[in-house]
Amino acid sequence: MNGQQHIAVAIDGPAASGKSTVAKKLAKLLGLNMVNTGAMYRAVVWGALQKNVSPNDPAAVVAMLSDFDFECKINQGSSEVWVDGQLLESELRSDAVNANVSAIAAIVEVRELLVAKQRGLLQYGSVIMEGRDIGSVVFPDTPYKLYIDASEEVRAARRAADGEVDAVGKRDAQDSKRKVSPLIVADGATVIDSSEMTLEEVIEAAVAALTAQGLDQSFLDRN
Ligand SMILES: Nc1ncnc2c1ncn2[C@@H]1O[C@H](COP(=O)(O)OP(=O)(O)O)[C@@H](O)[C@H]1O
Ligand SMILES: Nc1ccn([C@@H]2O[C@H](COP(=O)(O)OP(=O)(O)O)[C@@H](O)[C@H]2O)c(=O)n1
Repeated sequence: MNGQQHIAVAIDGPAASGKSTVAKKLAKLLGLNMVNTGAMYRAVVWGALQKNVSPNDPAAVVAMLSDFDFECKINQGSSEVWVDGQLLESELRSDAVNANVSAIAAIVEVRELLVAKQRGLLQYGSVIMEGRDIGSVVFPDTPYKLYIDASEEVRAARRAADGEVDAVGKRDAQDSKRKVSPLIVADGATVIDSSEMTLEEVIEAAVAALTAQGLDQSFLDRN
């Protein structure tokens, strides 16, 4: 439990595998705060594009960070990201953000800033946090780790059904090949391949995996 009384449940996996949908349902079921870390990387891209800073120019992005007005808070059980005093929601899912987020997420200084903020959110209560490096880097010591997967075809179809232009295969390749915090199955994580599963089946498998990992029955008894 990272030496603290609050627990962290880590969910990692590639784009559109179902991480945020599963995390939201589990957060309700287990009474945990839900944190979407992808939104934090997306917010840095949004901020850069607003300021005409190229996400592909690491030196310019790092310079921007020195006075970047960025906040991540928990509101009613879910994480919110604010840049320059503005709450960001649908802005984070634009085609321009989708196309540039993997480049910004490969910058070490961006990751250091965001990982520190992610760890800090544990002070407000137990969390279920989803992203790419939660079980491997953010909370490597938590016993509660899931890796939600699905075939590239299924994931591309899910994203298209959401009406988004998003090259999931390209983004995954970039996220898996980068030198810093690449997408991997963290030590101790249980892999759930959701390609052929309904959401209900994924939730059932996730609860079974967390129970096997030792999740306290009191979390499961809450609802
Ligand atoms: N097991 C599943 N079966 C069918 N559709 C799913 C399943 N899991 C997620 N989805 C759908 O796929 C889309 C992408 O899921 P999302 O949770 O946003 O993925 P991620 O957070 O991994 O990018 C959403 O429209 C979601 O409703
Ligand atoms: N913990 C995380 C979360 C996201 N990311 C980056 O942020 C991008 C967007 O993440 P996301 O979770 O919003 O993406 P989707 O899975 O929703 O498509 C990813 O493609 C990664 O490049 C990361 O590097 N580390």
